[in-house]
Amino acid sequence: MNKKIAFIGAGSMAEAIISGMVRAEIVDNEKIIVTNRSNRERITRLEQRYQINSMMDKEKLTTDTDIIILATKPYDMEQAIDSIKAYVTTDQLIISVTAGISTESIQELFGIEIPIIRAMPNTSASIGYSATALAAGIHASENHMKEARVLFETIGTTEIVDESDMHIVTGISGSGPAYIYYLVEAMEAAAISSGLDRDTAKSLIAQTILGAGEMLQQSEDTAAALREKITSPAGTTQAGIESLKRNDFQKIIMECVQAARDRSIELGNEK
Ligand SMILES: NC(=O)C1=CN([C@@H]2O[C@H](COP(=O)(O)OP(=O)(O)OC[C@H]3O[C@@H](n4cnc5c(N)ncnc54)[C@H](OP(=O)(O)O)[C@@H]3O)[C@@H](O)[C@H]2O)C=CC1
Ligand SMILES: O=C(O)[C@@H]1CCC=N1
Repeated sequence: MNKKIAFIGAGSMAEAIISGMVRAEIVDNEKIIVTNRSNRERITRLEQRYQINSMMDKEKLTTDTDIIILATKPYDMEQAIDSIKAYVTTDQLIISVTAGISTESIQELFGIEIPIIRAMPNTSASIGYSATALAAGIHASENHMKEARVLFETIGTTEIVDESDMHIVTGISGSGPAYIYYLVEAMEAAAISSGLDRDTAKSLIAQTILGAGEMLQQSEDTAAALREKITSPAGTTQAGIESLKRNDFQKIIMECVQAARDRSIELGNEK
């Protein structure tokens, strides 16, 4: 892809995407440029680590750039857009990974009818395993979406969704890795309290999650059918699952995802 790509925001999500793109060699490294609000040490570190470019001069950064990726926190979006909007034109493509903020709000902040795509990746992007959802704003064409897909496929899989579904997507796959890590913390604690050493527990749990994920991807079976295949009558799994049911596991997880979705809606209203 012969495109110049600028990242506005140089935090953990920007780095996860940059490292995936650099590894996939999708564009020449020097065509990836990163900026932030004030932390020069951080952008210099990214520049050295990935052999990309960094600069604080927003005019120079934005002019001639094909794709601008907004990767700030939601409450910093307005200031970030203010700092570049004088140099942005409608033949550029804006991609926002910021949770909650709609393409309509982003367009209002730019004040021009510009192509905007929202992307919701997750931090597994840094090893090429993101599950990224993409949603088109009203001025984004099919070609823009194709371009976004090519970019985000360098960091994992992509799904196209309606923008109205971005809140629930954020609750599932944007925040999702954190729920899995929290589950792992609990499983590790249980293993350690029964005398297993931490490294062995971590290794067994990580491979178990990886294997279960691959099974979900590769098997025709539903999650419920896969679970049932493990659950021998009166066996260990049944004992474990019954404990989860007694403790309202499904309700807890549904509330967790809904809370994240609702927070995404709030973030959009707070901007
Ligand atoms: N982390 C995750 O798992 C995911 C995050 N996201 C979304 O990605 C976005 C970024 O998250 P994350 O990377 O974790 O956040 P971080 O806090 O790690 O990074 C935010 C970055 O934004 C920069 N920034 C703030 N204000 C401005 C500004 N006015 N102009 C330019 N840059 C600015 C900060 O610069 P400085 O340090 O100089 O202030 C910093 O580099 C969030 O909106 C989040 O919703 C989406 C999917 C997953
Ligand atoms: O916690 C957050 O707000 C961001 C969005 C998805 C993952 N992290």
